[in-house]
Amino acid sequence: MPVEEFVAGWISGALGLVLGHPFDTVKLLGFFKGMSFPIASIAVVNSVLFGVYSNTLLALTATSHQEWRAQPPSYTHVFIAGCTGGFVQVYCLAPFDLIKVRLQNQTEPRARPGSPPPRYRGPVHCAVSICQEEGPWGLFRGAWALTLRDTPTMGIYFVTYEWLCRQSTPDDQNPSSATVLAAGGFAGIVSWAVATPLDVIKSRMQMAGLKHRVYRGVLDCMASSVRQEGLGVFFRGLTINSARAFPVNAVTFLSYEYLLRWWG
Ligand SMILES: CN(C)C(=N)NCCC[C@H](N)C(=O)O
Repeated sequence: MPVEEFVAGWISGALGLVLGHPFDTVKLLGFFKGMSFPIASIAVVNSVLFGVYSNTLLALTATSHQEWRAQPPSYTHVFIAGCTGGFVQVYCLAPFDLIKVRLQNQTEPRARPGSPPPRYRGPVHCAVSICQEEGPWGLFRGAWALTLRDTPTMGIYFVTYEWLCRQSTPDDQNPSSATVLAAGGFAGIVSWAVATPLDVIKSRMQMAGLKHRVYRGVLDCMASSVRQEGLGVFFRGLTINSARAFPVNAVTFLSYEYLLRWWG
């Protein structure tokens, strides 16, 4: 199994993360003060995503990434490989994402003077507390909603990227840097536009039992959120997700493509 895609995915995920840092700081306040936790989590998750995607495409088409420009894989194969990468990365992402959402949702009381100390003191304390209070499986709360969010979304992400690259590149040639940047950025925006409704639901399910009510499942969470807040609830965070998605994914794809070309 070629491993360079995993390494390129890790490095490109870390570079995208540095660019996304100001947006994540706005979104998450204290969570991303340091870089070590996000690098240990998001870059690793990106490595799994790109590594599984490339190796699935290799298994489906029997061609390696060096041959993809001369013998481009079909969009169906790209979609299946993207969905597979999305599905596998969910089970690495789920605990990190849960910790992120729990920490993000406890930032409000801290802003008020005289308010009680935060429930979780940081990412490690949060992980240990969840394990103690909810059992180790508690770390996977909301993983089903995350699976529904990321499996098709990652298929769409890679198909959008490939389609945009092929539209602006002559056959047999590698896309230019400008094309890779634009295609990566738009793939990020399209994927977040599709993912945002389920992202809202996923976050509510991860908070279930703490701040929000406990839901009977994804459909119950959707129905009760729409009943209480209207359809607009599905588009919460869409603007900031899209503004963050362009630079992060432009740089992620540019560094991924160039690392793989450089390694031959
Ligand atoms: C849930 N969605 C929409 C995605 N994961 N989309 C793919 C982009 C992944 C990238 N690491 C990012 O954070 O934008």
